[in-house]
Amino acid sequence: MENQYIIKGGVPLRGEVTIGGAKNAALGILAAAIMTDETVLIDNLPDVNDINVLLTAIEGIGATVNRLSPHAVEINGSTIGAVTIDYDSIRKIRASYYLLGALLGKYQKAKVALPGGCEIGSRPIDQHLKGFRALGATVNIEHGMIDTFAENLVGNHIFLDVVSVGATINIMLAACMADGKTVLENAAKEPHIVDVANFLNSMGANIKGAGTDKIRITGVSKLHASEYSIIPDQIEAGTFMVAAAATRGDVLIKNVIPKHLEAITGKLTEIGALVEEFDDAVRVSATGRLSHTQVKTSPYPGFPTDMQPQIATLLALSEGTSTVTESIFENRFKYIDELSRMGANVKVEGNVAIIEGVSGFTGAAVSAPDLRAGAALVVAALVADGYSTVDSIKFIERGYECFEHKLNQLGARMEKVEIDDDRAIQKFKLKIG
Ligand SMILES: CC(=O)N[C@H]1[C@@H](OP(=O)(O)OP(=O)(O)OC[C@H]2O[C@@H](n3ccc(=O)[nH]c3=O)[C@H](O)[C@@H]2O)O[C@H](CO)[C@@H](O)[C@@H]1O
Ligand SMILES: C=C(OP(=O)(O)O)C(=O)O
Repeated sequence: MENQYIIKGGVPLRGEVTIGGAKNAALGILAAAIMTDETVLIDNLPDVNDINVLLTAIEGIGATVNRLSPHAVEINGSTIGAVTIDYDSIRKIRASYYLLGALLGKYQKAKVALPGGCEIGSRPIDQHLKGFRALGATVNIEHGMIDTFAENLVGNHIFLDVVSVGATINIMLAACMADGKTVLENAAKEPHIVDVANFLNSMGANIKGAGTDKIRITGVSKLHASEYSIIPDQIEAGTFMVAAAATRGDVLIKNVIPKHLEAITGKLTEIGALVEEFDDAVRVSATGRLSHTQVKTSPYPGFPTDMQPQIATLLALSEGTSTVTESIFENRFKYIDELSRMGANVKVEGNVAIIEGVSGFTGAAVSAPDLRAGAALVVAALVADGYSTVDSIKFIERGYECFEHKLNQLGARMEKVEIDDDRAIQKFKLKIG
């Protein structure tokens, strides 16, 4: 049975919220964890659907997965008996492609279904495959499966034609046990790339320069046990920052690395929100109407595409004309029609959303087209006058842990109910008044 959120908007969010581990770092780290035959302990794991799907796939090829708690897991890759991962087990997630790099690096062979994930653009993986081939692997795509194998992986000089998070991590995975040195140029610099590299290094890999556009990897013959804690999720944090500003609230967002949030902090400050930075927390507050600005998504340290729908929603409530340019994924404005149904005034021309700010939204029934757009629609509903429902929350649950619980603790009025469960909706309305 599918679920939806019912939300009554109009309450400024206030209080404290603790951010979980980064989904997109965790996905790379879990794949990396199978590369040793010793036991790896991973902590600060987000308890979200993408992680659970990947862990099930890892278990499916025979690795021993011991979930110590919702946020900690032990993995032992010595029991792996297969290198094939079919479509059914990973079709819901994008990051299944990291199992290609990890299995190829460890066993010199892997067969993994082409990835799923959010439909936000065409999402080719040519740069991943170019990297594998440069390391000496043969890669064939047949019947929806990527089949790759090598006699021997050998380090090489690889220049990415496109700055790609996924290709950067995948090539690091495949190269860290290859013979000799790999130099990866035009690499992505996102915090989760540094986190995956740090984790691999904690297992004995030799990776230098992660976080810059030139990563040097010297292959090692074996990786070993490690205990590792994943960095905080920059996008979950950014989403709460935007929600605090949009509802004109005051929220202390704890367990973050403020440096990773600079692009978001910069834009919020520019439009008139107050952002205070602490060692491992940020406090966001806003009073009165915020003002317009221009946002263009770009690879880190630029403004993250995974925050584009949330910031656009905030700008749709801010004074004046704003523009939001999406330069990473061509199909990431699907939520605009839904936002318009709540009263937003936005026109999309190519990859630019032209936003005429309105003074408020009205509650409506909307549907999440993808993960971050879904989160943005929840933010819109938190601001809107009256009741909203947000459907297709399976997308939101891919990446946000206990979203309704965390928001309710900040004063939101929100519940997860079965779709079309009119009695539950009536009960919620009676409770809220
Ligand atoms: C699981 C995960 O971590 N997902 C994130 C990852 O996705 P993902 O790793 O898929 O995104 P990439 O950084 O690879 O994509 C960036 C751009 O490069 C293009 N491209 C990518 C690979 C390739 O081989 N060829 C190619 O042309 C893509 O179409 C896109 O235009 O980074 C994106 C950009 O920050 C985020 O939105 C996603 O949340
Ligand atoms: C788009 C995202 O995820 P994926 O790349 O897994 O679809 C995201 O995390 O916002």
